[in-house]
Amino acid sequence: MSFKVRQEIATCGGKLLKLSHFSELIGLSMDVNVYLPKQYYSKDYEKVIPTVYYLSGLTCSPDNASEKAFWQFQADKYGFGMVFPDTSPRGDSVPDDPEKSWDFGIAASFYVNATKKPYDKHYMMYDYIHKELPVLLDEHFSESSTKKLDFLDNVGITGHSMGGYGALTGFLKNYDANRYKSCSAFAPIVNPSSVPWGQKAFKGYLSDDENDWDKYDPCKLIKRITNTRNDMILIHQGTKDPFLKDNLKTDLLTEASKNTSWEGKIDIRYADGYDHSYFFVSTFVPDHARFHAKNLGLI
Ligand SMILES: N[C@@H](CCC(=O)N[C@@H](CSC=O)C(=O)NCC(=O)O)C(=O)O
Repeated sequence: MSFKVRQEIATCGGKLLKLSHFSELIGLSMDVNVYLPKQYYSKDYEKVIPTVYYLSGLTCSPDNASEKAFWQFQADKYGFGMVFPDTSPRGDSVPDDPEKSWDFGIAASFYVNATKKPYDKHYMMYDYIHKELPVLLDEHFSESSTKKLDFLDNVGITGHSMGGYGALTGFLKNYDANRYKSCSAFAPIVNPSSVPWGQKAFKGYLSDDENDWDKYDPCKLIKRITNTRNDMILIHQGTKDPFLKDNLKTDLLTEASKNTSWEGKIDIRYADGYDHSYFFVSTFVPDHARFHAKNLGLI
């Protein structure tokens, strides 16, 4: 399986590759951005380079975070690569929101495997993000490079808003398999089953039966997945985020973690005066980069 390089951009000390590839699971071509840090281009650097997956929020393409989060400086500082996947399938054949709103459909997949028609044809984003894409990247970079990038084992996951929710869900659902060594989130939707964005998404992609939603809900997942490795999860949340009260409801995760193995293990830092934008995300990227670098054995 080959990736088409649409653009190769020198930035910071490394390169941002804008790639496209065919996804068997999605049934369409998908875009993904990959940042190769400066260590990748250094002939003296012999360590395997771990990667951090960044899942973006509603309305985003792989470019939003690539351009506005400033991860690249941090990736160079610690020596990890970054993967910025897309937020949904795209194209004329992809069903969108019948209400034409930005919180469902194209660029709003909620990173689930849709089971409801017509979304079940292309919206297989959970398996795409956590299974197909990492394997394809691993194959591609093993074939095309002598440097070893690790897309499969020593990897972290993070994300913003819908993507923060996607990171928490992916980390927890794959916890027993030790798939991700590190997880953080920026202003995540923590309890989608109880908020308008999540309810609309789950009704649309999954079913009207709320029991079907639990497997994609971080507040439900932490109750049934045991934190066997004494892991911490890092979360930043702006206090002036306009979505906090109705859709993010960060406190519900602390509440849900009580009397579970995650109690005291979810480090939620409320950032006074910050909103939901990439001004907020980029401010706290250095803290998250350090957190991932530590968990990935880079410091
Ligand atoms: N277009 C909307 C605002 C949508 C928005 O704020 N999207 C966020 C993620 S929200 C949760 O998933 C985002 O990351 N936007 C992209 C960006 O570059 O800022 C509106 O008009 O209100």
